Order: sequence, then structure tokens, then C-alpha cells
Amino acid sequence: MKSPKKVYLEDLNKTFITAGKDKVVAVNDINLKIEPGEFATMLGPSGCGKTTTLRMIAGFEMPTKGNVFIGEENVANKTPDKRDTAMVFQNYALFPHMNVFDNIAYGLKILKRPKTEIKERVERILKMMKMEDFSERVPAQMSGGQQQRVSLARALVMEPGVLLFDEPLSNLDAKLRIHMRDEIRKIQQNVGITSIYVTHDQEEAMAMSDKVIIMNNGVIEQQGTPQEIYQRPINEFVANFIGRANILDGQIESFDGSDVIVNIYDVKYRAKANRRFETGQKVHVVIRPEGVIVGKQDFTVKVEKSVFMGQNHEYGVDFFGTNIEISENNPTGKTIYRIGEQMGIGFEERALHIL
Ligand SMILES: Nc1ncnc2c1ncn2[C@@H]1O[C@H](COP(=O)(O)OP(=O)(O)OP(=O)(O)O)[C@@H](O)[C@H]1O
Repeated sequence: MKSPKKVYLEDLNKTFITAGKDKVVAVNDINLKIEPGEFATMLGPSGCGKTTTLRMIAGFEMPTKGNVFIGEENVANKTPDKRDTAMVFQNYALFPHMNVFDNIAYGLKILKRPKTEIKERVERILKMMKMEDFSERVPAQMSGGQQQRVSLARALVMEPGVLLFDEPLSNLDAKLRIHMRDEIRKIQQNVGITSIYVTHDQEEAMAMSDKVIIMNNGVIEQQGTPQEIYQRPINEFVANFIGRANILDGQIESFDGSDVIVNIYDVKYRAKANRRFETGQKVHVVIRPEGVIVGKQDFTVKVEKSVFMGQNHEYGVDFFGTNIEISENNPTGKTIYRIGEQMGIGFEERALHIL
């Protein structure tokens, strides 16, 4: 395999003009750095611009302005075949009349590689993906998951500097999606190839990625490791988009450069501060459902929802007129609170994140 390449996007913009002459800013001057070998996932609500961004990296869409660097080269105006990328599509895009071997070999044949080299490269990929027994089958004789593996093999055999994925698992059922995402990640790590992956599915993004890029309305709201995005969301949009978030009103009592004391309805908590705060400043505080401690007596609340889920017990409670969600892990042997009952709660300090 060749060395993986970096992908840098600079002030990248795509504005579509619709038939009615309306302007749609699909991607609004984004900047992004994906390092060689990284697995980066673009995630965001429908219409946020993730597919358009991916298509501009692949060369299926030309930017209105801005640069796309793949390795050291600005490829913004180059055709897809001149970009050293390969794409795995949602609908597999296999040739129905060709068997697996020929589907995988197709790109190399177009490049007029010698027959012996094609055979050797296709067989190596088939072996790596444990698909040797499928080489004679045509797509109609395989399951969706198997077809998607062929589609991945077909991209990998080209040994591109960058692998692109456009929602590759969305046609598969839930169990197979989990299996396939683990498999894709394992292969990506073995090969060490830079990968950019578009998905709607936040769990998929969290499970697979070195870097998660959260997009909204054509801009990048936040990028970081899955932990950073989950534990330190930059704003309410990201907090609500990734996982479940309770957002509480608070007021800063003091700030010492690294920590704050925050007052939440007259109870004081110490929390990490990743920026400056002023005394008296009103803030929003994010606490995930698993960061609420059941049985602590900081607040007494009324239970409005109580659902046993096996690994955890889910509660919804009224907290000063808003609902907050609580997830109590490992509930076996613990007190179960029923709807209408009073319950004592508190917040785990290290789980508090001040916006
Ligand atoms: N060819 C086009 N002409 C006009 N508008 C377009 C075109 N392609 C995309 N758009 C618009 O650009 C915006 C971004 O679209 P894009 O497909 O990139 O979003 P997305 O985040 O991938 O959404 P989804 O998850 O639904 O695929 C949307 O408002 C979309 O309607």
C-alpha cells in the first residue's frame, strides 16, 4: 500500500443555484485538516452539507471557491480520476453482470495494469477481506453486507491515498451495521489509510472515528475526538446532537483560572473551566443523563418517567419546571423510584460542562 495522504480543506464553499434561481449555500467557507491515516467522520442533520463536502473532496462536485488539498496538491479543479481517492457508495454501485473478481478488478483493468498484477492484487484483497470463496459470484447472489464488502474491496484494491465513504451502511439492518462498522474500522487500521466517512448515525461516528466533525447549516460546529465532542460540546447544538444532554441554568460564583464554582439553583458545584468566566455570569451547564446521581440529596425532584432497561434505569424528573433525563447504571439491587414519587438527586462534578 502507498502512504496515506492528508486532506486539507481551505475556505471551501459550494453555492448551488436552483432552477428557480435561488441560491443555496450548501457548504459555507469551511476549513478542515484531516491528517494521514486518520479516520474522520462528518456527521450532522439532513441537509447540513456533509455529502456536498465529501463530493467536493472526491471531485464529483466543483467548489464555488476554496481549496482541496490531497497530500501536497491542490486538486480543487481536478476530475475525480486525478485525485488519488476512491469512494464506497451507499448503494454499493457494483456491476450486476460481473462476478466479484471482475468487479474488484475493474478499476485496474481501466488503468491497463498487467494481467498478472491485477490477479495478484485482487486475490490479496479477497484474502484480506476473507472473501476468497465469493470470487465467482455475481452481486445478486450475495447479501447486502457481502456486496458492501465487495464495494470496499474494489476501492481498496486501487490503493488510494484517501478512502471516502458515503453512508455505506445505511441500507443494512441494525445488527449487520454494527458488525460491518467494526470490520471497516479494523481494515482501515490494518491498512492505515486516511478515511473520510459520512453518516447520519451518531453511534456509528463515535464508534469508528479518530475525529468527528459536526456540521450544521453548511458550517463545522465542532471537530474533535469522540470523547471531546461528547464530554466537552462547544454549544447546545452539539450537546443535543451527540447523545442526550440536560442543559441547566447556572451562575458563576468564582473562577480561579482553571476551575469555576457554579451555582445551580442554590447548590454550588466545582467544575472545570475551559475558557474565562466572570463572577456573576449566567451560564448554561451540560450534564449527561449518566452524570446525575440518584440518591444524593442536593435536590428533591418528582419522578415523571421510570423505565427499567436492563443495564440501566431511565428516569425523567421535573427539575424547576423543565424535564431532566437520568440514566442510572447497573440498577440491580438499587431502589427503584416509581412515577409520582419523590427522589433525591445531585450532579457529579466532573461530569458538569459549562458552555
Ligand atoms: N444539486 C443541488 N442543487 C441545489 N441544491 C442542492 C444540490 N445538492 C445539494 N443541495 C442542497 O445543499 C444542501 C446540503 O446538501 P447535502 O446533500 O450536502 O446535505 P447532507 O448533509 O449530505 O444531507 P443528507 O444527510 O440528507 O444527505 C441542502 O440544502 C441541499 O438541498
